[in-house]
Amino acid sequence: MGTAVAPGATELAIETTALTKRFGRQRAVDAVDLAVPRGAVFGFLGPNGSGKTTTIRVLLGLASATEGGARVLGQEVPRGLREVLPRVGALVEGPAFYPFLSGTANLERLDTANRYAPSATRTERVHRALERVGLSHAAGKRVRAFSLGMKQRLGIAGALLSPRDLLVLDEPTNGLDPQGTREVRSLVRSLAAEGATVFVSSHLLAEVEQMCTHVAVMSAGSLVAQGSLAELRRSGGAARVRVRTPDGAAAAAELARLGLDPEPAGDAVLARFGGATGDATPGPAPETIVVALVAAGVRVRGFAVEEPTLEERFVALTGEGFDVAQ
Ligand SMILES: Nc1ncnc2c1ncn2[C@@H]1O[C@H](COP(=O)(O)OP(=O)(O)OP(=O)(O)O)[C@@H](O)[C@H]1O
Repeated sequence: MGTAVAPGATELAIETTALTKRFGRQRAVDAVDLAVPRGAVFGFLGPNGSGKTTTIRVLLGLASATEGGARVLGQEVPRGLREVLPRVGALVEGPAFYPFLSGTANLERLDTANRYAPSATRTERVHRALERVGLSHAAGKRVRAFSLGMKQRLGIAGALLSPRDLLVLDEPTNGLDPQGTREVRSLVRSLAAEGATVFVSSHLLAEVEQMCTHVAVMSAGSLVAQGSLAELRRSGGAARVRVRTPDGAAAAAELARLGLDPEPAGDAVLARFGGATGDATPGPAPETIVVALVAAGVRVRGFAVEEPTLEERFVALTGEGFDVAQ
């Protein structure tokens, strides 16, 4: 049936059309149009409660949409799920394990439940998955003795038991220490390098920025931005210059004369390229600005051109701050 989709549609690993999920009167997911290109590491970003988990649950058939549609690996959801789920590895809302069984025994049970997984190669598969997430040393321990981070990694190992075209990871670094976070990040990158599409939700902007090629931003159930990281950075408005100087007033006057829009910032003066509205009018080149400042007698201690950060961009879009701490 995979060939029944239009060729263009298969370029997307996940596609939703006006996807809506209501709980009573609340629109947890409101007319969301997601387009996740194949091969992307796609960060699904948004503050707590913005609708990420609900979207993921609908994509995996764990909840039904109120309106709108979704396709996963070219198949309509939920109709095509039976066919598509063996190709999808998922980690959603802290996986459930048997606490009195070891990590290895838990993964073996999971693998047994997959009717496409040959039993002859089970031990090897489980061993490799544990190795992949750095849990080999703890494989024999009972899961009740695992830390939250270890359970999280065991969940990812479960998603990796079979080769997958798509991995859906809901907040995979929740509860991980910095070392565990780094490991998951590099794991995600290596999975993508092997050709899988990775769809990963997070409320941590810094994390998404470090491991993703694409981002979608949710705010109160709506998708407020979507695209490659490079595209989103470009749409972030004008860059600015930061001039560190003891001659703030003179610097501001000269920057204003050049058509920039200076504002004092401690021992520096900031000025946006393209004027106060951040429009596309090209401003003077940075080197022209330095020459003009020096010619005007401004003592320049430091000069930097700063791109708007993604955080500034997303805070502007969602009206909320992101937790950027690791
Ligand atoms: N089963 C449910 N019944 C009622 N309301 C729900 C249900 N599941 C989610 N919601 C509500 O839908 C909204 C979106 O929740 P969701 O879990 O999708 O957000 P999220 O972005 O994943 O947040 P988090 O990072 O906290 O998991 C929230 O207001 C939540 O309370």
